[in-house]
Amino acid sequence: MSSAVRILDKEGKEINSVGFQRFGFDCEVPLDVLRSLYLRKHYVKTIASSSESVKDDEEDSAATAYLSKSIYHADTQSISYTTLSRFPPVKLLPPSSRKRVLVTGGAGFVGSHLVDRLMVLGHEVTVLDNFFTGSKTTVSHWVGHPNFEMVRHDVVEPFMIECDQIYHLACPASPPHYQYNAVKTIKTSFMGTLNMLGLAKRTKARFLITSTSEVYGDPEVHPQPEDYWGHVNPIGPRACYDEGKRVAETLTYGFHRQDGVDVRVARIFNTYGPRMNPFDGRVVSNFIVQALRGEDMTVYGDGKQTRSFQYIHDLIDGLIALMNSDETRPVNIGNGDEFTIAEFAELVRDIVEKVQREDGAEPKRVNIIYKPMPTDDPQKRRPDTTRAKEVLEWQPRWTVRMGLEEMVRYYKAKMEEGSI
Ligand SMILES: O=c1ccn([C@@H]2O[C@H](COP(=O)(O)OP(=O)(O)O[C@H]3OC[C@@H](O)[C@H](O)[C@H]3O)[C@@H](O)[C@H]2O)c(=O)[nH]1
Repeated sequence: MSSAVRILDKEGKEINSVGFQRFGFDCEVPLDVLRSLYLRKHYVKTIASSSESVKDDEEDSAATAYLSKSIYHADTQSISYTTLSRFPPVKLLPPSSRKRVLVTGGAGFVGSHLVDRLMVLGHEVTVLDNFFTGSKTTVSHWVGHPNFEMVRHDVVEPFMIECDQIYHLACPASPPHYQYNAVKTIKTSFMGTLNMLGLAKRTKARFLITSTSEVYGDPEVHPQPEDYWGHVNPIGPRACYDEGKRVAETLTYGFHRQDGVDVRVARIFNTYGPRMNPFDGRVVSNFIVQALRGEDMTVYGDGKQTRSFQYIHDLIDGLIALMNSDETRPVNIGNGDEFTIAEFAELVRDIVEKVQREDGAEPKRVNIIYKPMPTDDPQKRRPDTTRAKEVLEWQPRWTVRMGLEEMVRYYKAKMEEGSI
């Protein structure tokens, strides 16, 4: 994506960097640095015939010099991976401000963006992931870096390490994925959180769990503040996730009260952005992929149910602010811009057409079709973010439109190179 594309925030101001200095922790990073990690081409070079030789470093521009290279051989449809030549630059921090951070689920969509930010900021990061829904390619640009370690591990089993902060993200999060094996999902939420809290207790690390807006179930209060207890069907198909996260929160406060573990609880509302698995069945990825392919866009139910969508960088800002704050109560992290799913389908279709036109193609208008509503699908959802504003001085900056444009460009580039 060209850096000429300007991103404007909700007040019309240009966004050049994400993050901020807060609670003594500086998490500001230029947007272009992050973009170079997720909008880079997966295949740096494509050679038409395997007999052609590939010239190496002298061909590299400054922007791609430190990126991993994969050479795509179109004739044999094969790909050769080479090792990294140089890593993206990271801040040089004195040991007193360098943190040892464990990120469970660090190879997932949210985890990988958190890892990018923490790495660029100069911290030492260990990723734990079982790669059930995460993928090694999301963080492969850091493999081999002295500040980085990736461990294939399932949090259902105990894990020991010395660390200062634990971001506990590990759990499938898309409805088709978490319902695929309901018992495993609830086991991950319960035992995974128990193991990580045990680790936090032993190491005295600060522990942040990413909980979810799904703890509010199909809410009877709108928008949802943190002190709303929720309306969850304990035996429905979504219960493995909703109740799993609810018991994970209960465990977290149990360790906090009983053992003095220093805890943070983020309740994340619907989030989207680059690296979201295009096949995970969620509405944003489904709609964009369908529109880009010229297929029908599938709205479930009558499309009157609502969701409020936040862009990934806003979420990462919120998670880092919460981790470094003193707030131990749950905090909603989400964007209040609420859409019906039918409206959202039209918005995504418009944006896909706009991007196609900007790239010189004549878009084909796709149809919006209606499919049955999944069981227990919440009818409405919007975060009340008063607490985040008061205690973290955090509010989302990205408009849904700006974030969607960037995500459409990301999926479009991936499709063109054949990696999705
Ligand atoms: O192709 C689709 C996919 C989904 N939908 C609808 O769009 C809405 C949003 O669905 P998603 O699957 O993206 O996400 P949901 O809001 O149902 O669940 C999410 O909630 C918050 C997070 O914690 C979780 O990541 C996830 O469980 C739902 O009403 C769903 O029925 C469609 O209309 N069409």
